[in-house]
Amino acid sequence: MVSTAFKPLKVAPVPEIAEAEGSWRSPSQDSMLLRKPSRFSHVHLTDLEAGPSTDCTAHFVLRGATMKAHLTKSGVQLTPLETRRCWPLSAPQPASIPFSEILCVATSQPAPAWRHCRRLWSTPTITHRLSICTFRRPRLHSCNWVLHSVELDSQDEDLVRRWAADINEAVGTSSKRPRSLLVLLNPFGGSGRAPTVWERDASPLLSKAGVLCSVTVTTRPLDAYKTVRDLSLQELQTCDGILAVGGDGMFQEVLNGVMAVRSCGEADRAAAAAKLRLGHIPGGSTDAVAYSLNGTRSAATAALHVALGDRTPLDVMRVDTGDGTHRFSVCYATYGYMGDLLRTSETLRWSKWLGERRYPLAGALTLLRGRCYRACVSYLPSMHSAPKAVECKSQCQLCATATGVPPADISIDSSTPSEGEPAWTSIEGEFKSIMAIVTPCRSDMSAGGLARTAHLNDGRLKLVLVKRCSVLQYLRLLIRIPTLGIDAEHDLPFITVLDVVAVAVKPIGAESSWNVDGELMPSNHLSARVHRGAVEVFSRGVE
Ligand SMILES: Nc1ncnc2c1ncn2[C@@H]1O[C@H](COP(=O)(O)OP(=O)(O)OP(=O)(O)O)[C@@H](O)[C@H]1O
Repeated sequence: MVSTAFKPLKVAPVPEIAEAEGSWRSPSQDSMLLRKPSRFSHVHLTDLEAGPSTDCTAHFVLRGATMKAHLTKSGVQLTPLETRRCWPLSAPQPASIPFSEILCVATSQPAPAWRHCRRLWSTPTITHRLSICTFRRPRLHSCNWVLHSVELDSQDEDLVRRWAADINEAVGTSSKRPRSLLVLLNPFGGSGRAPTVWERDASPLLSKAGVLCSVTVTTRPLDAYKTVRDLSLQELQTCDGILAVGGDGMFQEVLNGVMAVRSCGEADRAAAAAKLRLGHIPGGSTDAVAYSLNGTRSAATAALHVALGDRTPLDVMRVDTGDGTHRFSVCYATYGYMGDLLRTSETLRWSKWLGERRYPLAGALTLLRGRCYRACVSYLPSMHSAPKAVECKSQCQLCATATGVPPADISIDSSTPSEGEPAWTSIEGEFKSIMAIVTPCRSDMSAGGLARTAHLNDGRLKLVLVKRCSVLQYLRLLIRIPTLGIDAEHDLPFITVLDVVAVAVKPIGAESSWNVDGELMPSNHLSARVHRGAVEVFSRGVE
């Protein structure tokens, strides 16, 4: 079973983003860039990358105001030449549009309404428009990107064409953008809303960016898993990534399919699968994966991350159960309360009229039952705990510098601790709940996440042990989850939160059930281990 084909992931930072963010220059720097003769055409990316930007400055009209536009090596800078207010619109502000945030550019010939009036006394001038398709970050919820077009007008058709070609070339030569994707769509995801979400919010954006999508609609459970697992070498080599459209269940199926290829023993297929990036277009009833990756459940934002070619490594937890099977997860594995809740809600499934209401009902019944389970919990502590409770954000320093965790190139099938790792520690006792959480697990119920200080790529699991407590005490904990999460510093003595890399749980006596990403496990003897940055996803983390 040990995979020899598993290739270490090259966890590349995103230099273009860093460059883009710091790309705004002061006016003095701009004037230095203007020293060369005005010759902005034929700007090749090689020129742009080689030190100072080529001199490419032009004047355009944006919403009635004249703007000086400058093409630098990392994007387009716009500086208003006049500050007059063009009522009812506010005056355009200086702006910098990095190439890494440009979806595409297009040219057109708009027909402004005023042209008809002008015709009364003069021949109308034809305006040519350069539309730069990018996105805006709304002030109140900056993760929730909104598609936005910056429209620059000029009467010089040639100028508009050349700028469009130059920007397209700079954008198109970015190797990180996907060209072709395999899309797996669950037609029943989110009570049937997944197909609409795909057609309305995601697919148009990807076609705008010129990404070829081959869509497969699943017909039954595990269809997505099998489709990915059975991809041929040629199919794996010709696609740049796989998108799951639906809920978390769909993403986990795609993830498990990719992992199955990576440990199939065929070196070429495994190597091709290790290069694939995964994406989640949220269209399910819970979309914790997309929410944790992008900080929003917006499918358009998720599609923008895909189209722009964002990438971030993501920790994956391998869960081995006592019956010899295993699965991979990027969310959580829980035993006790959440296992009982899921089992109860499954038994309530027969009553169709309850629908989604069966979850809160099952939650209330499980809480009132107040059961605790004896178990022996063994864990392998992380060598260094996180310095303090910090949330995982875009370009997270903690993820970049995480130490004392297994490196990304460990075999995905290895579950024995490596040399130099700390020793296993065991605790035996009665637990109300045991949880191993990989990523923050954000959702509508808890926007900050179930585990707020869990990270996308720090190689650690949050092990939460809730010891025997009263129903009221447990209720107090449940009430805190939406606002504080489960791993906040707290005054609840019955909760212990540990940073670990592996955990094994052996039930003693009466048993609950393991709930891994909303699915019941066939065996209650379970071990889990995190694999740091084992897959790459289309995301740049929560901004
Ligand atoms: N065509 C299909 N018919 C029935 N089940 C499917 C189909 N395609 C996928 N599934 C299964 O449905 C499960 C749930 O799907 P998904 O996560 O996309 O939606 P969801 O609305 O979030 O679901 P839920 O909240 O009920 O888990 C997946 O784990 C998958 O196995």
